[in-house]
Order: sequence, then C-alpha cells, then structure tokens
Amino acid sequence: MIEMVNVSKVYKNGVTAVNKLSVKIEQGEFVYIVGPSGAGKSTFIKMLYREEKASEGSIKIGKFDLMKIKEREVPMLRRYVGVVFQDFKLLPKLTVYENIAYAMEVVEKTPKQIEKRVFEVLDLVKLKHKARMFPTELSGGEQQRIAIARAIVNMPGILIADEPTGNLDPDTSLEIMDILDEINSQGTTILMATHNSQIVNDIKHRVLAVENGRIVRDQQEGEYGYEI
Ligand SMILES: Nc1ncnc2c1ncn2[C@@H]1O[C@H](COP(=O)(O)OP(=O)(O)OP(=O)(O)O)[C@@H](O)[C@H]1O
Repeated sequence: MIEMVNVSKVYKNGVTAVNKLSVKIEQGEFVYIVGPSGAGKSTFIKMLYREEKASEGSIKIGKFDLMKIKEREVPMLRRYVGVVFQDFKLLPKLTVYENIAYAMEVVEKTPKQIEKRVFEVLDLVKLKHKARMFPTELSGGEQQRIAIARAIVNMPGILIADEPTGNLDPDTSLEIMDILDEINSQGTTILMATHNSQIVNDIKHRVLAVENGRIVRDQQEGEYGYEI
C-alpha cells in the first residue's frame, strides 16, 4: 500500500535529507518513525503527501504513483493521506465544527452529510460538546484531538502524524495514542514520526529507525528485544 524504492531527496541547498530509502508498509499497519534530529523523518513523510517532491526513486501509495502524479490529482492524494502536526495547525478564527467541516467542503457532499460526518469524528475524539468553541478555548490535547478529527474526516487510507505528542504532557500524549490506536483498529494505516521513546517502548508497533536519510533498523511489533 505504501512502497518506496530507492527514494532520495536533495534540497536546493544541496542537503541530502533522504538517501536511497526503500520500505514497504501494508494497509492497516501502525509504524513509528524514529531517529535523531535532522535524520530525515519529516522529509520522508512530507514526500508521502506531496509537501516535498522526491528527487529520485519510486513512491507508490494506494493507487497513486507519486513520481507520475498530475497536479490535478494532488487534491485526491491529500484526501487519501490525512496529516496531523505537532502544532495542530487549526484555523483560529473558525470554530471546532467549522475547522473540521472546512476540510470536507472540497469533497462533494450535502450540508446534512457534512454535519453527520463532522459529529461522527467529533464523537470519536470525544469532543462533540466543544463543537461551537474556538481552538484558543481548548487545551493542547483537545486541539490535537480536533486536528486528528479533521485529518480523518474524509476517511483517509493513511494517517500521517509528525510528532503529534510533541507539545503535550505524558497523560495527554497517552490519550492521543488511544485515539490513534482506535483509528488504526478501524483499518487506517498510521505513520507517526516521534521522539517520544516512552510511547514507542510502551505502546508497541513496528519501528523504522532513520539515520542520515536511511532506514537503519526495521523492527516489527513482535521483535521488541531492547529499549528504543
Ligand atoms: N526545506 C529544506 N531546505 C533545505 N534543507 C532542509 C529542508 N528541510 C529539511 N532540511 C534538511 O534536511 C535534513 C533532514 O531534515 P528533517 O526535517 O527531515 O529531519 P527530522 O528527522 O524530521 O528532524 P527533527 O526530528 O529535528 O524534526 C536536515 O539536515 C535539514 O536541515
């Protein structure tokens, strides 16, 4: 479902952020991407939702061939790949409801269908009662839950999370992990870049360790023999 073969990314300044990286991730997997700062984790995942273009290699995601994708197909890719960031990136002037509905408006839906789906995802993140509030009126953990609701509102096949617990305390981070696990159990593939070794050690999933733009370790969920 995600297949990268010999993928490299060289930025305009000459930095090789990803270096001949190959990996295969099946539908429904939950994969952590770990590694030191500057290892290339963000670049690796940015290529998957076409925030960055790979310089060479092959990237296939579901039915999309990212080296051949046309500009007009990019919005479809972005519906298939939901994204969550460390700093939430909610729109401050829109309510919680509007932040999520806004992400849906691009898809052809009736107002009734939009409302039903927005409340479905708000229910999943247990924040239905905050629908009319503004992001600034919410805690960091609540804002991240809204960002997750927004990312899954179009039922993506893949959810990418770049340091989703980076701004959150340990208990709130665990709440976010519970929600991600729930989404994963419903069939969505999850890729999560993280520095949070406690989560990686406590909540076991496949781990891809990246260093110098390469995967230096690919550890399956059942192979946890030592601390990350
Ligand atoms: N837009 C850019 N232009 C030029 N170089 C970049 C750009 N983005 C990242 N880099 C460089 O690419 C390398 C990999 O960066 P990347 O952000 O992918 O690493 P990372 O593993 O996500 O780091 P962190 O854990 O600190 O977020 C670094 O050397 C970084 O300076």
